[in-house]
Amino acid sequence: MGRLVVVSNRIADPRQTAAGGLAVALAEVLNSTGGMWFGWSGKIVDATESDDVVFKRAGPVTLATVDLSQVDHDAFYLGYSNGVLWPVFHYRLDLADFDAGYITGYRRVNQLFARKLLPLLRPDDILWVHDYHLIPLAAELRALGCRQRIGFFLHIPLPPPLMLAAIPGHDWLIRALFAYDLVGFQSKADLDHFARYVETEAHAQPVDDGRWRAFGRTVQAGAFPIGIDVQEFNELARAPEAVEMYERMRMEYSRRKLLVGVDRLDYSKGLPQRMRAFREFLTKNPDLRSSATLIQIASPSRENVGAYTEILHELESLCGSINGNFGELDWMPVRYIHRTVARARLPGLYRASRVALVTPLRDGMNLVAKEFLAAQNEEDPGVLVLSRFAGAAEQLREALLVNPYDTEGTAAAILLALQMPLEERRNRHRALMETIRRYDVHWWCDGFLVALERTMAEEKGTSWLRL
Ligand SMILES: O=P(O)(O)OC[C@H]1O[C@H](O[C@H]2O[C@H](CO)[C@@H](O)[C@H](O)[C@H]2O)[C@H](O)[C@@H](O)[C@@H]1O
Ligand SMILES: O=c1ccn([C@@H]2O[C@H](COP(=O)(O)OP(=O)(O)O)[C@@H](O)[C@H]2O)c(=O)[nH]1
Repeated sequence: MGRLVVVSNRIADPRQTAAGGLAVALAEVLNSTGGMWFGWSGKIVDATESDDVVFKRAGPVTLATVDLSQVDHDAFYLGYSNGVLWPVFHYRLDLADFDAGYITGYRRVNQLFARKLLPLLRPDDILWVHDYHLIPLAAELRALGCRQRIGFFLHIPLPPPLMLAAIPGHDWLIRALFAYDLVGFQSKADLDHFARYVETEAHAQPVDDGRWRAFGRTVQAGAFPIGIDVQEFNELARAPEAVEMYERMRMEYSRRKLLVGVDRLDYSKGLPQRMRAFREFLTKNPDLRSSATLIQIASPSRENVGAYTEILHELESLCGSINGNFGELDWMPVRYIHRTVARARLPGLYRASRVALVTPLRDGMNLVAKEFLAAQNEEDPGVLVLSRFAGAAEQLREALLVNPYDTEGTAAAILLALQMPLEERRNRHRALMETIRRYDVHWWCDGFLVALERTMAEEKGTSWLRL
């Protein structure tokens, strides 16, 4: 196989830890395969400054980055990616801002990426493009003559056809997917939505298992649920930073059971709904009140997008009122931390917790759910309360699955989790560990790349689609 070239908006030094599941997973993949990682530098510069690619060596990986101008960043990242695609793909049509100017910036940045990346490519490179920021990238590369095989993986959910159809230009977006050789989704539900969309809206013909023909191109589509590197995470859990965190938490909460939530502060993560469910649990179970504390880490995210400021205020107000109404002089029910916690410390926090609350309203996968399981002591494991609307729920059937919109139901699951007998906790944890070990990040990466290689062999000589 040729060199692997990964392209994503957000990139990170693979030798360091990053917040956000995509950067964490790709760092793990590239650390084992080597290759090049191309993306945005994270810098916003004056439009007149040079837009040269900057290279940096990070172990076996070459990081190649470009800066963005303020105008491009605002329209591409804040505007179209996070003001249109993110809300709609997470089923939040009410939060979408369909400003017509955004799509121009989105397209401009995809064209810039294509222009800067093409000269860096070798003939036998394999390109793997990630996420909703870069849907049209393959089409832009093809327009410039790129013939390498290109795969695309969507880290967020794909909504049902009628919801997708609310996006002005939705047909353009889906057409752009046909410039890839392989398109991967997180779950069977997402894949099913793709199949229904292309059949009904694009009149695509199913060629055979998983292949679709439309716009003069055949594309392979499949579900490849992303996993974690369980071994790497175990090592992280044994390292001094995590051990120190674990011991501090055990000491501080020796008389109490800990519940933990770790999320980017995003409306898709269902944080206000989670707080309401916890408040309901406290109301319904006065005798258990001071025996449990919820630590909620809410890592700051996309603070320049309006909907994110609103969710911050709502969450702060809920945490304040829960503590005000239920707190005692020597006990506060919620510890809310609006900061990113270094990933190296998280295993210690997970291990010290009896329950993890992973209750998004919609989520592509949710790696925190898998990390929590991997960090547990298998002799005395904690319990995962998991939203049925997280991609992870398709795989993690032995978790306590909840509907996060159902406040009473989620509160009842919190009680069940806190009181679950040791035997049942062990049985559930054992089964869940089998799943996350089998379907780990290497299974995800190998499965996708093998499928990508196969499709290309059948597709030589096809005419390339233009947007
Ligand atoms: O880059 P940001 O705007 O700061 O956001 C961070 C990342 O959030 C999203 O992560 C998704 O990917 C995870 C791994 O596959 C998945 O578990 C999770 O459910 C998704 O929400 C986003 O898709 C990334 O592009 C962002 O970098
Ligand atoms: O304060 C934080 C919050 C999150 N994370 C990491 O960020 C990733 C979040 O990924 P997930 O798939 O759960 O959600 P996303 O943020 O990508 O939507 C996980 O690896 C977390 O360990 C972290 O290191 N520190």
